[in-house]
Amino acid sequence: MTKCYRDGGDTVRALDGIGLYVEDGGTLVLQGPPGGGKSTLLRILAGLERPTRGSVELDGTDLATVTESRLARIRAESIGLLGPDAGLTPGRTARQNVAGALVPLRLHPADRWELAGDALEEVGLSGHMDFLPGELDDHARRRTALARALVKRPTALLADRPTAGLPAADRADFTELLARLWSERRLTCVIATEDDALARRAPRRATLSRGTVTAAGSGDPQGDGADRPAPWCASRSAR
Ligand SMILES: Nc1ncnc2c1ncn2[C@@H]1O[C@H](COP(=O)(O)OP(=O)(O)OP(=O)(O)O)[C@@H](O)[C@H]1O
Repeated sequence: MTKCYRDGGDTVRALDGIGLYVEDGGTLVLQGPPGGGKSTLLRILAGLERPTRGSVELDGTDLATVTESRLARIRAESIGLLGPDAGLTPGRTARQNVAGALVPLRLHPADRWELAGDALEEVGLSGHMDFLPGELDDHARRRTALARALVKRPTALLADRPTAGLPAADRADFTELLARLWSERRLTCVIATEDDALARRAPRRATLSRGTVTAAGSGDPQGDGADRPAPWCASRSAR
């Protein structure tokens, strides 16, 4: 898959012929230098942008070619998004913020409320459901955003720098939470991060540089398997 942008008279190849496969329940961490293409890849996987060439299949549907209305539906139902800042609505409690993600799914308000409570409990915030974002610390706000991303039980969770800017102890806690979700709940995740401790926990990781995958392997703590060719990855540079 390739993604080009026009920059004045120039063409920027943000992604240059990459191929990646994430199995159901798998987790892939993307690392690499600034400008390597991580955010572009996440935006395309999220259906926020389309590739210039190639396909992006989610559960057999090609996000590159579906209609806009179907794409909007897939985003609302099947994709959980998590950014580097929580992005919560200020005047609404944690529970209202999480329940809001279920509005497009047309559930009964009582069901939305109950599911939002369950999701907040799952991220350890059962005692903070009625707090406004401004009354929560950054770590609690990120966990609320995680609950909001997960409450609809998405097919995939896509996270861009989810631990960026957190103090070390909170970063470690948030990493534990994510690792628990992908191992116990078999959540399918693609995560872009500069956080090596988080990357090392992931079953698979790939390095994106200048729009190509320059290394791919397992992310176990010993680094065993890292930087070796991986069957789930194909890139111009790896061919
Ligand atoms: N909308 C855009 N218009 C023009 N160029 C863009 C656009 N979005 C991204 N790019 C370019 O595409 C390349 C990849 O950018 P991208 O943000 O995906 O990298 P990244 O690995 O996420 O970097 P960072 O960690 O700095 O966010 C860069 O050269 C960037 O300048």
